[in-house]
Amino acid sequence: MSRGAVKPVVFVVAAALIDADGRVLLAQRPEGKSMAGLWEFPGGKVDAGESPEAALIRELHEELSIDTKESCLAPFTFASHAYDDFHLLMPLYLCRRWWGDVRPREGQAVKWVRPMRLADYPMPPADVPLVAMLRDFL
Ligand SMILES: Nc1nc2c([nH]c(=O)n2[C@H]2C[C@H](O)[C@@H](COP(=O)(O)OP(=O)(O)OP(=O)(O)O)O2)c(=O)[nH]1
Repeated sequence: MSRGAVKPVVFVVAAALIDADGRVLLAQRPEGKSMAGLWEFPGGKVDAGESPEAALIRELHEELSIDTKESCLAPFTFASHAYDDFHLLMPLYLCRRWWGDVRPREGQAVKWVRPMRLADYPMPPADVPLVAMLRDFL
C-alpha cells in the first residue's frame, strides 16, 4: 500500500459571507500571489496558537475591514485537497452577520454572487466541491 508523498498540511480558514439577498462574497486573488486571478472565499492561514475562528475573524478584518464574532460563524463543510507542494485543509464557515461595510484592503476585487452563478467564477481546485455544496444548500 502506498502512503503517498508526505506534504505539509496547510491549515486555512475561509468564510462564505452571505448578504440579505442570499448572495455570496468572492474575492479575487491579486497579482503576485499563488493562483492569482482566481476567485476565492475570504480567509487565510491559521497562525500557530490561534483558534480557527479567531483566525477567520482576524482575516476578515484585515482583508475586508469587517468585524464579526464567533457566534456568527457557522461551520459548513471543509476542503481537503492535495496541491503539488502542500495539502490544504480548509474549513468553510457560513457568516450572515457582521459589522461594517465590506471594504477590500489588499487591492483585491470582490463580488457578491448569486449561488447559481458561482460556477461562472474560476476558483482554486480545492473550492470546486465547496461551491457545489453551497449551491445546493443556499
Ligand atoms: N482564503 C482562501 N484560500 C484558499 C481558498 N482556496 C484555496 O485553495 N486557498 C489556498 C490559497 C493559498 O494557498 C491558501 C491561503 O493562503 P493565504 O491567502 O493566507 O496566503 P497567500 O495567498 O499569501 O498564500 P500563498 O499561497 O501565496 O503562500 O489557501 C479559498 O477559497 N480561500
